[in-house]
Amino acid sequence: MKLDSVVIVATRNKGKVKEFAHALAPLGKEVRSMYDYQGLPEVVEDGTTFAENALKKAKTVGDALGLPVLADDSGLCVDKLDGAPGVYSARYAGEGASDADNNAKLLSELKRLSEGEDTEQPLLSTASFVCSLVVYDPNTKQSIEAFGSVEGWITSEPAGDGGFGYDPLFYLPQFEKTMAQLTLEEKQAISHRGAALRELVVKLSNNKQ
Ligand SMILES: O=c1nc[nH]c2c1ncn2[C@H]1C[C@H](O)[C@@H](COP(=O)(O)OP(=O)(O)OP(=O)(O)O)O1
Ligand SMILES: [Mg+2]
Repeated sequence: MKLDSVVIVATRNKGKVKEFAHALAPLGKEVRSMYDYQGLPEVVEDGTTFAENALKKAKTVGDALGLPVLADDSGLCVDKLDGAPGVYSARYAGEGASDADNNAKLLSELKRLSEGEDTEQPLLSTASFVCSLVVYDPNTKQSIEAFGSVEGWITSEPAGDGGFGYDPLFYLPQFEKTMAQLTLEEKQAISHRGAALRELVVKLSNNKQ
């Protein structure tokens, strides 16, 4: 399996689309998303793992279009919350929740846990962003998977307006910045999505089918 010069990503997340377009442009690839096609089925993200949900997105959209499709299922795992919100990251504050709603819920959950501690720490917990990618070809039924993650801290002091989702709350000590304060290039170099995409490109180039 090989990626076509037009890469269809089974997503409705414009932040992801921007990151994939930026990362794949140097490989001469143009990115399309679910916004570019009419009448696509909705994907029910009821898997228990990121990989399961990514495969479900790629299969649902790939089968509907009859073309190979890339999908991304990703999220934030917070250590003090035993890995939550995890696969529920997009709907942490409820179905249809906005990024702002989810960020507010995350801070309130973490602040509740540290209530009673005498010193107020801006860094509330260690955490990781994780990303599962799947390319699925409906013609051969073949799929290829890749995974990436990045470690950081949840900060009670949101900063930056780049990126999307939980980026303003995800603090990277090595940069002394949040993920939302990085440029697209910097984020791609260290992020879960960047790492997963690099692994996927290697797997695809080694794949002879
Ligand atoms: O780089 C990231 N920077 C910040 N936040 C992020 C990132 N990557 C995932 N996240 C958060 C956003 C959302 O709350 C959840 C993904 O959920 P996820 O279902 O994979 O994506 P989604 O529903 O936004 O779009 P779609 O399913 O159409 O691809 O994790
Ligand atoms: Mg989703």
